[in-house]
Amino acid sequence: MYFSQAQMPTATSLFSAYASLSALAMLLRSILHDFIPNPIRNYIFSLLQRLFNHRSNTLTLVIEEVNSTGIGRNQVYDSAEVYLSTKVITPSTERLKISKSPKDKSLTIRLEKGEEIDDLFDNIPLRWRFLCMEPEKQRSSSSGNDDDLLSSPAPVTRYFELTFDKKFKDKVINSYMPYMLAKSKSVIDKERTLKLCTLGSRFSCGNVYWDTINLEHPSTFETLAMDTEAKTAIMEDLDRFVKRREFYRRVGRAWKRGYLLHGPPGTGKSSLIAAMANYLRFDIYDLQLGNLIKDSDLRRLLLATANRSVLVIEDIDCTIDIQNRRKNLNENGQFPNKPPEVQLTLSGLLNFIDGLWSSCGDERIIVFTTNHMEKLDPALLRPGRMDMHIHMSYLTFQSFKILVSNYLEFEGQHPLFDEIKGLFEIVEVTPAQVAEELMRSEDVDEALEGVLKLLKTKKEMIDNKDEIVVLPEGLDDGVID
Ligand SMILES: Nc1ncnc2c1ncn2[C@@H]1O[C@H](COP(=O)(O)OP(=O)(O)OP(=O)(O)O)[C@@H](O)[C@H]1O
Ligand SMILES: [Mg+2]
Repeated sequence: MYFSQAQMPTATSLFSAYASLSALAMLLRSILHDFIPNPIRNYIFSLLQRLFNHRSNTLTLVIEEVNSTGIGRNQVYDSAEVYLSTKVITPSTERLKISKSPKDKSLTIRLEKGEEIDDLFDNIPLRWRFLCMEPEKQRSSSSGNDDDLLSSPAPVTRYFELTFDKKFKDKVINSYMPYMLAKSKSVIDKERTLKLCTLGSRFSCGNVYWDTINLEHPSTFETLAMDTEAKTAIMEDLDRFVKRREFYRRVGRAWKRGYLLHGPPGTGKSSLIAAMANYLRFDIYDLQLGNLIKDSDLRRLLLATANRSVLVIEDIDCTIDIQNRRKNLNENGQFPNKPPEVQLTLSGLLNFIDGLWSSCGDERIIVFTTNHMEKLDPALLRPGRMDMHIHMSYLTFQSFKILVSNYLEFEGQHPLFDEIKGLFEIVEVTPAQVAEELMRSEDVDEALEGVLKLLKTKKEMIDNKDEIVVLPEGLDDGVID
């Protein structure tokens, strides 16, 4: 937004000018001292003084690694480190530190001691400098007492200096700093490996806990074959949600959003969840209700979920017989077909999700999926329960072209498209079925032939079904369904 490589030399040259000026001033001073008579020398000194005063128009912010209490890290320092790593390749940079831990996805690049970086924000030139104060220097700069040397060595003090013209103080503190913090947060979010948390169990001691692995699902909104308008609507809804911290606070609502995804198997419900998590950079908690017995377990697990996460409950209609449970209660108020210790209820789940749990955290997304909307407990469909109902439908020709582009890297027109388009209007086929066909060959013609064959077979099945005569009751029908 504010930075461009083309503008960088302006900041650099400004600071270089300061540096050359002060070096020149020093040189002139020593020449004057040796060769020029006193009155003239004084006059020239005062001129130089004014030049120096000009340099003192700069203000330097010192950003230490530890915060001012001496305990805990300074968030501004950590953010600056990340922020500057996005800017390191400038003509003046000579040394960089580079590292990577096994868990990191990419290389970490940091400034080396003494290195400087120039930045430009809204036409304000800024200079960053990374410095380390070694223990010996700290000691010699303190009392100089020998006793100090015997005490435990002081840790290295690392800090950044941010220098700019004093007149921009307010703008740098109120605009540049928040900008830098936000920018580094987005870099951290992008680099962070997402987590998929599933239920693990230690049944021997009766505990259920979250098991965590890296989420490496490649699904994104780009790869998702679905109606473009629906896709845009979901992305906009997510964008609005993450931006509305203040809104949720103002209206006194928990900062959460619920989505109900419904549609036949293989239409991309799970893929959409992964795409949402990848888009927002949120972790996923996959709550398999079938593995839970008690509401108390559920509460414990939900309280152990982190902010900025997606809580997923797949196949809410059948993961556990929690809906219509009241109907199944016997006269003693117990579940006749369930072990007596099973105490999980849909209302327990919904009340907890809507109430206390969601108000304990920030930026929570809850997603329920089902293949059978009609089987859902009305409590789930009640207005206000789930904020958005998303129907994942059979493939349309428009969405098919997204799959073709993803799987075959083919964007143009194809002679088979007309026939395929016609068939999409008649038959119902899931993205998963078509994706499987497209994976069979890298050759565009061959893969599309496969899809055409699949669609024709589906059409034949419909045609044959239409021809089936349902015989009157009592007669052996032999009808194929
Ligand atoms: N809309 C889609 N866009 C792109 N790929 C899709 C889509 N739908 C399904 N697929 C492909 O089919 C596979 C299965 O899809 P997915 O698991 O997302 O379906 P689902 O709706 O969750 O099915 P189920 O109801 O059985 O859980 C995915 O791995 C993906 O490769
Ligand atoms: Mg699924």
